[in-house]
Amino acid sequence: MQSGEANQRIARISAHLHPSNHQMEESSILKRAECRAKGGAPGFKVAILGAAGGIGQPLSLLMKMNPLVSVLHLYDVVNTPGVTADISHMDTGAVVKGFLGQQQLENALTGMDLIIIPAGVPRKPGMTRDDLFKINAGIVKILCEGIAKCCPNAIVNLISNPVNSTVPIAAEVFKKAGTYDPKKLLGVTMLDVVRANTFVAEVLGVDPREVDVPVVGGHSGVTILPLLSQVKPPCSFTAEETEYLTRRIQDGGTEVVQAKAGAGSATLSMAYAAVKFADACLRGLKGGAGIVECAFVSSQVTELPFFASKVRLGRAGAEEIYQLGPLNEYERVGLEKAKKELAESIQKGISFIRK
Ligand SMILES: NC(=O)C1=CN([C@@H]2O[C@H](COP(=O)(O)OP(=O)(O)OC[C@H]3O[C@@H](n4cnc5c(N)ncnc54)[C@H](O)[C@@H]3O)[C@@H](O)[C@H]2O)C=CC1
Ligand SMILES: O=C([O-])CC(=O)C(=O)O
Repeated sequence: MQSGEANQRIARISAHLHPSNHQMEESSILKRAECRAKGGAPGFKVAILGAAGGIGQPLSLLMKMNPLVSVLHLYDVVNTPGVTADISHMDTGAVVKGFLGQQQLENALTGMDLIIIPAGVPRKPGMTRDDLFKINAGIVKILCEGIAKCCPNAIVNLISNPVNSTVPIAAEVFKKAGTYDPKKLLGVTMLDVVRANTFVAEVLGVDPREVDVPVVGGHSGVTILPLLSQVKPPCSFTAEETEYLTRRIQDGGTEVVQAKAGAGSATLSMAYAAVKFADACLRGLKGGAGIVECAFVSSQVTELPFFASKVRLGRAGAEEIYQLGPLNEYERVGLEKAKKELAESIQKGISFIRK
């Protein structure tokens, strides 16, 4: 290689690695990336808010691998340059861009089709999800104000706990801004379903991929209500098995919090569950038929304004919300307990914005 040509190549690589010294060259690299996003493979634009966190990083990695995603925006208040540089080296189709700090929130959100929110603090042993309200309520409020302003038509997948309160907070923020579309706001309860499928499969001695357990109610303690009488393929459980499975599914989060012993809560299984759910939302947006998953949504299934149940995902978001179906006595008792706690958590979220 001619030494001049070699020097040019090195200069180009160095410009990419040290952009502050080479603003012009960096901007041409970014322009190329944007061209690819605009003119390249069709796909959806997805933003992850809280992308540098325990859930955010593996979630970003998995969304970069999703062929339905053409543009991936990674937003956080810390560490997004490193996470973005790292993930952007993956040879998959999505073009990745990082955004750091609140002054870049609007750019991160503008033009997005789907927003996934794992921003906020996780539990430590001895805490309930509700103990996170104090910090996470404010974080979710700020992020949702940005969404209302910059991408009011986007579908929102809300992961930040306590989901039973953060979803009502988001709804109130959107109502205040005049942008609320209840079909497009979905609290992510997929990890409860993922756990239920796994634990039920263990008891049945089958492959978890063959099992489908509806989990309704909410995402905390007794509000997590697995409907074991509706497991597919049809099967039955003894009273002991029902009690064991229900408790284990309800306490799944705490099981991980205790095992991590102060280092946080579920991140890897949550990233998996979040991607499973986001992928279902994107397939729905694309016009796919018969896509049904559980989520915590605005609902008329019970007397509560929000409830997790099976929803059909389509171009408009949660286009249909299914009734609970026949419950057995154990589940009817569980439902009453769940509703009592849920009512309080929902009201707490609503009051946070209306106060
Ligand atoms: N819905 C569910 O099933 C589950 C929900 N969670 C919840 O997800 C949340 C995140 O958990 P982890 O990722 O483990 O926590 P983490 O602390 O590892 O990461 C959270 C990230 O959010 C970022 N962040 C904080 N304030 C922000 C703001 N204003 N804007 C943008 N980003 C901000 C932090 O900088 C951090 O990178 C927690 O609230 C946790 O309880 C966790 C597991 C399951
Ligand atoms: O338990 C926690 O705090 C995190 C969470 O929501 C879960 O793992 O289901």
